[in-house]
Amino acid sequence: MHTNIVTRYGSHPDDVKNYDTQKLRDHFLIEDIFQDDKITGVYSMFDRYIVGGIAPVSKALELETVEQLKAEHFLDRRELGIINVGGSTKVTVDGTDYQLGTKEALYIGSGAKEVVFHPSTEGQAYLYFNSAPAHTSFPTKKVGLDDAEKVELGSMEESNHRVINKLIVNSVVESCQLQMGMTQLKPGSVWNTMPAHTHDRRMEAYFYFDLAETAAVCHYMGQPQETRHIWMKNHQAVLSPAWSIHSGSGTSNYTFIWGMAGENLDYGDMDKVAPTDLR
Ligand SMILES: O=C[C@H](O)[C@@H](O)CC(=O)C(=O)O
Ligand SMILES: [Zn+2]
Repeated sequence: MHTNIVTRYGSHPDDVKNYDTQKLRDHFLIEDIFQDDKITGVYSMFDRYIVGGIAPVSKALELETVEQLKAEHFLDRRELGIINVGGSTKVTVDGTDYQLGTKEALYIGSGAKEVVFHPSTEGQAYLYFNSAPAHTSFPTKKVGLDDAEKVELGSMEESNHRVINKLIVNSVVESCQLQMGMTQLKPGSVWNTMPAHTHDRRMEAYFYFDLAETAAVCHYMGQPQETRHIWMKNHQAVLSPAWSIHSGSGTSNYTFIWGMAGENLDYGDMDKVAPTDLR
């Protein structure tokens, strides 16, 4: 077995008010997402979302089923979204090869049986993945950055100038619940998702990358009038329950991947919070 997926239960916002730094990190932060020749991650009880990393170095890694699923194959009742944050690599789905360059995505529909992740021929392959329960099977599809629906938001003056690349969204690829994309901050801009928002219909997970060794992102979570923060480094992910804002400010610019699942596939379904209303 090269796969290790650990279970995390949901948290009530009234309970989270009493979490200290370590407890907050234990429940929401995912620190070591890429481990050599391993598939690791978290099975969250927030919408049964799985967040993880795949790091093939010396051998190809097959997507194994895990105990939590009680299914013969990982994707028997699930869909999978992958974004490559490392060197170019190849993913084989039931015998078909998909070449994934850096920052390219692959959607794999439920029912796929044999999924194999290959090492990169030009560096290290780091495949970040999210998975959600699926009620039907949609076709597997590669989504490059050119295929993304792009939205430019913010401004240099507000330190939040960024481009949102919607990769796995219903205008680009059919999915049951899963939505994923990648937001790139312009040099000099440090704030993501400000003004912040919640969306009670969906949970979300963020994964920060393109950060220098010495840089950090302060990630904000919690109910809008009861916020907390988690200091994060490169290649770390964080869970955001439906009741929580999810926003960050970095010591430099960075890129991050967002992924969501829940009640609808409406990216714009957000309840925005004015910065002056946050507590
Ligand atoms: O629900 C949507 C997600 O939180 C992100 O797409 C927000 C984001 O990338 C940003 O504003 O920078
Ligand atoms: Zn959101």
